[in-house]
Amino acid sequence: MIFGKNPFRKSNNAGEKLNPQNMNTPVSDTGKRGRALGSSGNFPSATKQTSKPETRLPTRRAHFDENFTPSFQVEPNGSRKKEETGAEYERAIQAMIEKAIAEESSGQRYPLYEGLEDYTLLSKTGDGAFSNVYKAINNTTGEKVAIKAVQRAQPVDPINPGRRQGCESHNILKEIQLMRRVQHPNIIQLLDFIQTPENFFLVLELAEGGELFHQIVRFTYFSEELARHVILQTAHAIRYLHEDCGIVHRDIKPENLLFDPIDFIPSKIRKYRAGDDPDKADEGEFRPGVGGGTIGRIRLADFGLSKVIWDSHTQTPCGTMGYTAPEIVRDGRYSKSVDMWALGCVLYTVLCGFPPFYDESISSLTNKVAHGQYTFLSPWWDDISKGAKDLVSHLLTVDPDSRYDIHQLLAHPWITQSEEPTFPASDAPPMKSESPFSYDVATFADDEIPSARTPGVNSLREIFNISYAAHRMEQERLRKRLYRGNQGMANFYGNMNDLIEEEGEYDPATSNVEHALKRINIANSPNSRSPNTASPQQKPKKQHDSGFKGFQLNLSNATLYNRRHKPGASTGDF
Ligand SMILES: Nc1ncnc2c1ncn2[C@@H]1O[C@H](COP(=O)(O)OP(=O)(O)OP(=O)(O)O)[C@@H](O)[C@H]1O
Repeated sequence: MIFGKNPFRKSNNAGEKLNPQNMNTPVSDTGKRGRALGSSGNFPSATKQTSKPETRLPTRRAHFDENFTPSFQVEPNGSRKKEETGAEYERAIQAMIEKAIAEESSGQRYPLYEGLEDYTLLSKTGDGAFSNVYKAINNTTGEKVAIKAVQRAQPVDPINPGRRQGCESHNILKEIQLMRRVQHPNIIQLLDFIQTPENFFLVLELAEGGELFHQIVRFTYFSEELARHVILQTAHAIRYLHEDCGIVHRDIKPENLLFDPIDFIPSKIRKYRAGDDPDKADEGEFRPGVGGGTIGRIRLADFGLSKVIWDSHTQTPCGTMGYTAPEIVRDGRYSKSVDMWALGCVLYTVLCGFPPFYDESISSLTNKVAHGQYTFLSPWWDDISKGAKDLVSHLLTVDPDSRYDIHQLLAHPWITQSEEPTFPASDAPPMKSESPFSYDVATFADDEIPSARTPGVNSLREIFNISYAAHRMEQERLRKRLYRGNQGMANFYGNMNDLIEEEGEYDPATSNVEHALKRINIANSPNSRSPNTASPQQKPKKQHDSGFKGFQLNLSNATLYNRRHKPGASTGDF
């Protein structure tokens, strides 16, 4: 990892320098240049005041020479060896930057953020509620990175206090605190952190392939080999987080699984499954140890909802000073089991191309998640191996105590590819299930599509968000019930980690449901229809009444559902 001229920097509004080890404590001017993050998770103790530049775009671009061939070695990540200095180095970097800009054909110019003078933004790779993620290149080293630009919460406007926009510092600082603890080949590494009065910038390792989510949409589902490749690497990342770092991720889903791309090799022999669309895209040849479907190394991202459950240095629950009540141990286990559940949802989804839980009513969806009501829907699950189904069932087990932990997952015969027999979980659904989707689909009018994303992808994102969040809420309810009345626990979370939310305080994990609902214009109002009240024969309706607050999801264009829907197929009329 290269820091070059970009040590870990912070400046506050008054130009005060802050200690990166403790985000709130100013440090002396003597803390200077950075070093790469070690496994201890220590950041370089450097500070640099972000001053307003006169010129934002690097003027060095004018030196670009197409025919220039650098005479020194290129590192595997595309960056230059740091020891190389001088004019040749400068020219080579500029050539790389120009090439990178030329390769991003959008031609769009991106905001020239104060504080990001060391980088050139190349393209936008994602956006969140208060953040934009850009692909960028380091102007000094030529290293390609991802930069998450997060809008800071601005001071409350006394005239309009409700209109406060932006992310609260403690949320983003918590994410950074967690990310700096981790270093694993299957986890996106935080390279640098910059803050200005308006924004926080997280400089991250770039996963050039983007989201796994798009590959599911592209290929409809993955072969078992590719599904195993994805799940195994994700499981390694989770094992590291759970066992070595004492961190639970709490937001494992296909859009937070990024990947490094590999070459596509067309299939020599196409294999089709029952229920396949004849024009299903070819996933290509799978190469063991390398990958398939352009998916190479998996990289887990987004620690915005993560939590520390125990201190990795003392090997004890965080901040409890030797106080290890069974509830605490249980809490850690429950928290980890949330990740295992999510992994089960991802495995189910990559194997068949649609998520395990769905209902048009939020309360029914929550109910289905809480009771683990999912099915191996025919014909789409008919050709999937018993081992894969059995493993899914052990991950989507309702009782967290019985649910597989990460070690059980890693030892399962479907994962290890051993010949041992496998067994379903005690609450597994029957092997063949038909027509579980008895909901009515209401559609948006074309001009009501609530996002610039394609509606299919958008709808599916929301289904994931809602069903994962519903599960977390359920777990959170359980946890609170467990601790209620226990005086000793009142300060547990405060002690555990000063950046972890207090009991009863705003919990981004649970409020995610609300956020997801807002984004797709869903309200959990008494008017919401449930499958019991909706007639399966009803035709999809357009909702023109602006006052309507029912659950509206446009699934008519949902790519996966469309592709998986075979008119006249034996079952599954959804
Ligand atoms: N390191 C990276 N390399 C490539 N793309 C990335 C990287 N990090 C994030 N992205 C892209 O940006 C998107 C949003 O990133 P991230 O999930 O971290 O932001 P967020 O604001 O927390 O989003 P959300 O509101 O969806 O939780 C990702 O889904 C991905 O498409």
